[in-house]
Order: sequence, then C-alpha cells, then structure tokens
Amino acid sequence: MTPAIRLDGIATASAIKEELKVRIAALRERGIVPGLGTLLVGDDPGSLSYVGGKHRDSAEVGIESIRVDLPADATEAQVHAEIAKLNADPAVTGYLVQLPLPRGMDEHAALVAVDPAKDVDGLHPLNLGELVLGVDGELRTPLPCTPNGIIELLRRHDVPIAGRHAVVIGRGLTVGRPMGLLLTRKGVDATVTLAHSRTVDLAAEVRRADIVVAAVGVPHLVQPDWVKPGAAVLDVGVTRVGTTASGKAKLAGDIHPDVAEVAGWLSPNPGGVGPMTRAMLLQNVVLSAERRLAAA
Ligand SMILES: Nc1nc2c(c(=O)[nH]1)N[C@@H](CN(C=O)c1ccc(C(=O)N[C@@H](CCC(=O)O)C(=O)O)cc1)CN2
Repeated sequence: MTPAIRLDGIATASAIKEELKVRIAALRERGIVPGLGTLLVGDDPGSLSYVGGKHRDSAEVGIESIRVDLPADATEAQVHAEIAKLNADPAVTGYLVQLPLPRGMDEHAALVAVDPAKDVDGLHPLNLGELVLGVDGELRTPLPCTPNGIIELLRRHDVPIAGRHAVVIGRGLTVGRPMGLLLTRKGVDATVTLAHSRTVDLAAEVRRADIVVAAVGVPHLVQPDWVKPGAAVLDVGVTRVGTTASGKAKLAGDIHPDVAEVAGWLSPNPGGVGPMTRAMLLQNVVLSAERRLAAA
C-alpha cells in the first residue's frame, strides 16, 4: 500500500496566515489594531513553547502581543487580578489562559472569569454552551482552536468527512469533547464515537473508523493493526519521553509511526495539528476584531 498522504499543518497554517494578513490589513486601515493576550502561569516547557509560538505567529501576521507570565507559585488571587486587567485592557482584542494551570489551581474558575467576548480559545462556558445549542446553525462565538484546526486541516486536504465514522480518543476539554460537537455539526456531518480510558475495546472501535483523532498523551497508543486501511489519522497527543544528546526534548505522539503504512492520510506530530491550533487562534482574534467593528 502507498504511504499515507501527509496532513501538513505547517503549510496549511501558512496559507491561512496569508489569508488573515489581508483581513488584518483591512482592520488596521479602519483604525482597529487586533491584539492577542496570553496569561501563562508557571514554567511548563510545553506551555512556554506553545505560548512563544502564538506570539511569533501574531507578529508575523500583524497582531499585537500582550504577554503576561506569572511564576508557578503565584496565588489564585494574582491570577484573577491579571485576568481582570486583561478583561479591561482595550488593547486586548482577545486572550487566553494557557492550560494546564499549576496543580491545585482552579482552572474552571479561571476560564469562567475570562470576558466571554474576549475568549479566543472558545473555552468559556458560555461559548461552549453556544456550540452545544447552535450545533445546526450559524455560530457567532469562537470555536475551540484544536478541533477547529483539525476540521480545517481535513477540509483543505479534501478528506471526506460527511457520513464518515470518526472515532475520537480522549474526552478532555480542549480537544475530545468539543471535537465530537464540531464533527457532528450540520455541514460537517460525521458520525462520532467518543472513546476514553473506560472504553472496553478501544482497538475494535478504532478499526471501524474512517477518521481517527487521538488526543490522550499515551505514546504510540494507536498501532498499525488498529487502523482501517485508507483512514485519516490525526495525532494530537504529545508526551515528552526524554531528551536528545543535545538536550532537546524528545517528543512522542499518540500514533505509532508505522500507521503511515496503513492510513490514507496522517498528520505528523510535530508539524500537524499544533500549527493549525495556533492558526485557528489567530483566526479567532481576527473574527473578534471584525465582530467588534461590525457592532460599532
Ligand atoms: N488555553 C489553552 N491551553 C491549551 C490548549 C488550548 O487550545 N488552549 N491546547 C493545548 C496546547 N496548545 C495550545 O495552547 C498547543 C499545542 C501545540 C502547539 C504547537 O504548535 N505544537 C508544535 C510543536 C511545538 C513544540 O515543539 O513545542 C507542533 O505540533 O508542530 C501549539 C499549541 C494545551 N493547552
């Protein structure tokens, strides 16, 4: 069998960024300068790298950066004080609280405290609620970045979705749960199985899938003999499995590399879903600025 077509997140995100540059220039011409805020608490190496990437992307397309970093021992009161400042700052079109927060900190309380109109992660309960309620209609709220990036990656590679069976592995807030909602929206029209750690026979579920989204953080969980020949496979989970001789982090995805011999399409990891997550974040900032202009 021919090896899987690569679902290239870097090239696709690049194309999206070029499209966004045009919209950002139009906003700037009308006096609107889009600004992305981030709040990072602690020094988790993954989070530091992801937040750095978000600001590099912003600079590339003409979005201003407002970056707030707090130490890992910051108090919950300090975190909420920074959230209040970001809510009030007119330079911040939209912002996000980078997850995970340090152990013991209340993530739900932090997400609820974000002004829903500035939530560019689409993770505020009101915006997630709109996604549930508006599953068949036009949405005016931001969509969660990773699931939206996955749909966009599939669409831009002409992977058929409507009527196909998708198996999503993982029920987390940022990927698994919203992924099921996005895949079943009118116009997307997949049939979804949402699998998790208590799923009885995960391999059997995955074998029935035309589209597999793995977001659990278990290195090489999905084996080649689990995958239906020709399926589209998206590798979302990342685990740091050590360091290279030069001190760089060694990363492993949820998909065994030999799946490339069976799948029809495969997203590399890194270079697949991660850059698409960042592109969808920029898109949410632009949408938020455009909505504000339309409402003025
Ligand atoms: N507030 C949020 N926190 C987190 C989210 C989220 O959507 N909102 N999702 C994940 C992490 N994530 C977003 O922040 C994210 C993950 C990966 C990448 C990325 O660009 N990955 C690159 C590799 C980067 C590296 O080498 O470290 C790739 O896959 O090529 C961006 C964002 C949890 N937290």
